[in-house]
Amino acid sequence: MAPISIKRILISESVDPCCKKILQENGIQVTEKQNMSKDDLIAEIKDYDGLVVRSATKVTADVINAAGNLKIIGRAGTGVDNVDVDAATIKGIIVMNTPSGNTISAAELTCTLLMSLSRHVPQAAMSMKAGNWDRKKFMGAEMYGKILGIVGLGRIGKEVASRMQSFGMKTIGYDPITPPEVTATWGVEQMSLEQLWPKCDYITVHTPLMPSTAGLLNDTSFAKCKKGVKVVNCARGGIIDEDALLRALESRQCGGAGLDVFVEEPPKNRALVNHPNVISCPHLGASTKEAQARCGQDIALQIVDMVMGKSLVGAVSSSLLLQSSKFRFTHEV
Ligand SMILES: NC(=O)c1ccc[n+]([C@@H]2O[C@H](COP(=O)([O-])OP(=O)(O)OC[C@H]3O[C@@H](n4cnc5c(N)ncnc54)[C@H](O)[C@@H]3O)[C@@H](O)[C@H]2O)c1
Ligand SMILES: O=C(O)[C@H](O)COP(=O)(O)O
Repeated sequence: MAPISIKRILISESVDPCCKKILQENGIQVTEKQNMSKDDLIAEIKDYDGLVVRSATKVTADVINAAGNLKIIGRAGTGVDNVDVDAATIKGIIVMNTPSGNTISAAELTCTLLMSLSRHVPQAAMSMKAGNWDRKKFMGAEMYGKILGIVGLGRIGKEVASRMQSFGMKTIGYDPITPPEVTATWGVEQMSLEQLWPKCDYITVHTPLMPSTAGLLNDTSFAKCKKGVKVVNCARGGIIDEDALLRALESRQCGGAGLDVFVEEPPKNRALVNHPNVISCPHLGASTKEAQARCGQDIALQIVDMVMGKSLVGAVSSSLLLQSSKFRFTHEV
């Protein structure tokens, strides 16, 4: 493709310093401004032809329409649900992400939450800090021999499967795109969601947030699950319906939830966060030194490639591609 001139980039979140360094070494002027309000961003964006974000910056149509010169939105991470890709596409702005940079970190946090749910580690640690020595209250259950349902068998789902198999879990799953013959080679038996819900001791979701995945676990699906099923959401808030989850926790249909992500971040739903069987993190899936270094480097190099006119592996060019994440990250523009 033809080279694209990028002179000034705004980094609106805490992105690894290597990103700024690489961009500057390639002649791009970089400004870092964090915690901007929507109005601040709208006022600021017109001065830039590139924007680098993580998940907290909401790149809405208002922001995109206010950006007279913007040519690229770089997401140093995986999910692009905080970017209005349709609005960007209409204006010819390229949206790109770095989907593999934080896969291992997100998978490791998912496994940490699964294991913490089985042994009540966060609750036991809080109890110890309060001066207690309560061995009965925190009776757990082995992961060994239990069934883990993985909804979304992409990069992270695959890594979660192999790690939890090493604890002796049986892994089953569902994905509308990844073929069952492929997941069979990872030791994951695929089935319909109707078949999957009643079988699982644990369920973890690893899909993007899209209209078809919002509320995937809801009152109806919880009712089909085993009583006491434990669930983890390290993907996006809203894939597990938060109100339905709270109802399921209160009725004990759900025995515990590990949540890294929320519909609103920070979450306003305090009843959910404060529930005794909920353990939660402030969206930490990608918050490791290694993941941040990879994502910061990848997004900077992808932008430099674009400036040099190289092909754009990693570009999201239309909402159609977003619907099918298999094609999202390998499309050449
Ligand atoms: N907590 C964090 O910090 C963190 C870190 C990285 C990624 N994420 C989230 O995790 C999500 C998954 O990341 P990934 O790298 O594995 O993405 P991926 O694209 O590799 O995998 C997603 C999978 O979901 C499948 N899918 C789509 N619709 C589905 C449906 N209705 N039911 C079941 N499966 C469906 C896709 O076919 C794909 O295989 C990202 O979209 C992102 O939102 C969160
Ligand atoms: O989609 C992602 O990459 C993760 O949710 C990480 O988001 P973050 O970069 O805001 O930590």
